[in-house]
Amino acid sequence: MTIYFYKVNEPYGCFSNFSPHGVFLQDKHWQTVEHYYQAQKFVGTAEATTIIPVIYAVKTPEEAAALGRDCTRQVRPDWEQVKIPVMREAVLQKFLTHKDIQAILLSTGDTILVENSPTDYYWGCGVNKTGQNHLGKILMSIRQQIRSVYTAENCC
Ligand SMILES: Nc1nc(O)c(N)c(N[C@@H]2O[C@H](COP(=O)(O)O)[C@@H](O)[C@H]2O)n1
Repeated sequence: MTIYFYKVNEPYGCFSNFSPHGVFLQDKHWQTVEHYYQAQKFVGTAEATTIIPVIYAVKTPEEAAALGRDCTRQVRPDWEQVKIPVMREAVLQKFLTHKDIQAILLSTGDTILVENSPTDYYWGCGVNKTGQNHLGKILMSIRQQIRSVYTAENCC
């Protein structure tokens, strides 16, 4: 079985990085995982001190994503190497912080999770479902990680 998620206001919308679940990372409370993820693209760059506070403060994850995807700005040179660990850390923090959605994630058992983005073939599956689905893979790995902690705590 597979669970497809994408829009925040549809079933399993809490799995989207655009869902309104804040995360505390790097001494700051970020409104959404998307705000944090987009801001990390510019850490250490010449524009960091101007663009990161703007991304941090915008009201919606859509605005944060638009700023982070603006190709007139250069992202950090190691972005391709670090973007998966950056995303994983933020998504893990989200599901450790918000127990209600942690329960939803655990309730999916071993079901395959897929970000059903029609345009994103990296984080999602893309319109023809052939994408790499890295967000779904991260969610499944975090689900396993949280489950292992509970199993260890209840053991013996
Ligand atoms: N809701 C939503 N709208 C989109 O347009 C999307 N591409 C996604 N997917 C998320 O977008 C983020 C990736 O952004 P970059 O392309 O790396 O800038 C990531 O959070 C995907 O899960 N979601």
